[in-house]
Amino acid sequence: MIRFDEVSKFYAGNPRPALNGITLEILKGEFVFLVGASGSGKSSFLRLVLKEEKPSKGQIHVLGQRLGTLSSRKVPYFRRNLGVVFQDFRLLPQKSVFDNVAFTLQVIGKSKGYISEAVPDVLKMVGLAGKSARLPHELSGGEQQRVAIARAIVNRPAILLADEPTGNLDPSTSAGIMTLLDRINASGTTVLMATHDAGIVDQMQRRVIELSGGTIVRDERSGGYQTQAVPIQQIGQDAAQPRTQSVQTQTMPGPRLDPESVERQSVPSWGADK
Ligand SMILES: Nc1ncnc2c1ncn2[C@@H]1O[C@H](COP(=O)(O)OP(=O)(O)OP(=O)(O)O)[C@@H](O)[C@H]1O
Repeated sequence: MIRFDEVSKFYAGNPRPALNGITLEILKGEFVFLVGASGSGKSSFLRLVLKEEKPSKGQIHVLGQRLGTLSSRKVPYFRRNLGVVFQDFRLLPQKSVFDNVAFTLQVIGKSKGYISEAVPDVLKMVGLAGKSARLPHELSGGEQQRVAIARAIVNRPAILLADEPTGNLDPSTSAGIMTLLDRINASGTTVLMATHDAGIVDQMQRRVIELSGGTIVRDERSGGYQTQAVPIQQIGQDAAQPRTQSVQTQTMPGPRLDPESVERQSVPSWGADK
């Protein structure tokens, strides 16, 4: 679904690579956390998947397409298969909740009839059925992020990319957003989420890819935010040569994922036939 082969990314004026020799594959239906310190390359990774940036070296395949050979004319069509959610929501402030979500479909030429069915469906799914006439500033942060998620999935993308989607939210609101992303993933959408939120990663126990200085330092099928190898003080003759030992992740009490925090209902099979 997403494949990087020896991908490096250099930005102009920066001699250090943002990404350095990345090789990995993300399969259909996976939920993957991308973690790492600020500047480790997470957003660059997501921008390459979206073809917002080109790799300096290596090949990227997304949904069976080799991005290097995708003409700029075809990029908008390619991106219809990808939903994107950002930390700062990026809603259109003058448009209602309904119109923010409908806008995505209008841009790609969907009919009024289609829009009038699809938008209420997706707003119901994200738990905002009664708020379609509100403006973004009349919503809480968590509700605004739900609108952004509704907008990202209304066209049923095969892949949902989320860049710090809980970065502006308190722990319990974040937990509601994660419940929603989990449900979207359970319905078949591949989810790739960059985050600094240790509590969420520790609680979800999904695949974790950790970047450091643009390289992958960890890729665990199911893990927490950190697997630390810490120096331990040795007793006796080895004391001058500290060794390392894996220790259990020190899990902060994370937010609880509350299954009741979003409306329960049948979820359409987002991207299942892509
Ligand atoms: N447009 C750019 N021009 C030059 N350098 C850039 C550009 N974008 C990112 N970088 C550099 O590339 C490296 C990786 O940045 P990136 O934004 O991918 O990291 P990140 O892990 O997403 O960080 P954060 O967690 O703070 O969002 C950093 O050293 C950054 O300064």
